[in-house]
Amino acid sequence: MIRVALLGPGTFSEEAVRHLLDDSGQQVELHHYKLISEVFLATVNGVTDYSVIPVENTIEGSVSLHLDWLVHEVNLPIQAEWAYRITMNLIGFSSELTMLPGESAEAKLGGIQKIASHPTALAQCRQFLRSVIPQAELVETGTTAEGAKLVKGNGPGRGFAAVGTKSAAKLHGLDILYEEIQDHNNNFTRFVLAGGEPLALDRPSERKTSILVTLPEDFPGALHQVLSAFAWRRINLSKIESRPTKKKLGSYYFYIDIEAPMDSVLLPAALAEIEAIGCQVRVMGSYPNYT
Ligand SMILES: O=C(O)C(=O)C[C@]1(C(=O)O)C=C[C@@H](O)C=C1
Repeated sequence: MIRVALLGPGTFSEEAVRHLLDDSGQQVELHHYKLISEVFLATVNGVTDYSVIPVENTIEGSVSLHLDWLVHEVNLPIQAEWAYRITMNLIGFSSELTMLPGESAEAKLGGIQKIASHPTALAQCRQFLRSVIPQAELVETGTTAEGAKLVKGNGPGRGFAAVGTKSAAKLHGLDILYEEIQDHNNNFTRFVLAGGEPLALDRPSERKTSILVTLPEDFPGALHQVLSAFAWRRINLSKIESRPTKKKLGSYYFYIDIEAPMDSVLLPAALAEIEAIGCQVRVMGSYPNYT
């Protein structure tokens, strides 16, 4: 039995973890939380074995708050990664839509005054919300499912809707007012499973390694040297992002995703070379990327 902490219930995190683990043959116990800090702490405190963390979205890029927690607040290695397609739905009370004959589905949304959801979810539908429901005030919630719960709690007749999953609509007895409202069809969120033990699933995967590199101060060309340590070994990088170290203004570390396992011959040599020029290297995990 594996115990998994996640944002939920009725969230995209829940859909994503079910997509990864439901047919895996593993016995899974889901522990739902409202805040990402609670998700991390459940695993840190041994209440769960793993935390499910959304880390990056096609439209919005990195989820900085979540990455920062992984880096600064906890020391949980990444044990798996996968991408899950996100389709956003406008959910609420269909009884509120003005059903004028001949009017378009969009026009019927004219009575909506407030829309609640997770900020990343609202951002993924920015163009739709601005063009179709420009009058609505956006209300940020801890998860998309919390938005749905808020709408349900307010009751019909208040012009309140949420952006979220179909499962949240079902969970809270709401209707789906409009499907597929994300601004781009190719909308994926990358999730990681962080926890103490490696987790091997019987499905196709490629190995990846994520590292944090802090450059030495006053070393011109240090980043160039870091990148060349990978380049001449022909090791592919799939992401490099700078984030503040939080120690000093202007001080940054680099978060680098590498398309190679830690136990390959070349990668440890590249990391040793980077350390030799005075960089600090922390391995965030070497893990399967499930397709
Ligand atoms: O609120 C949810 O449904 C979540 O699972 C969180 C989250 C995120 O933090 O990115 C997950 C996937 C989507 O990108 C939108 C929201």
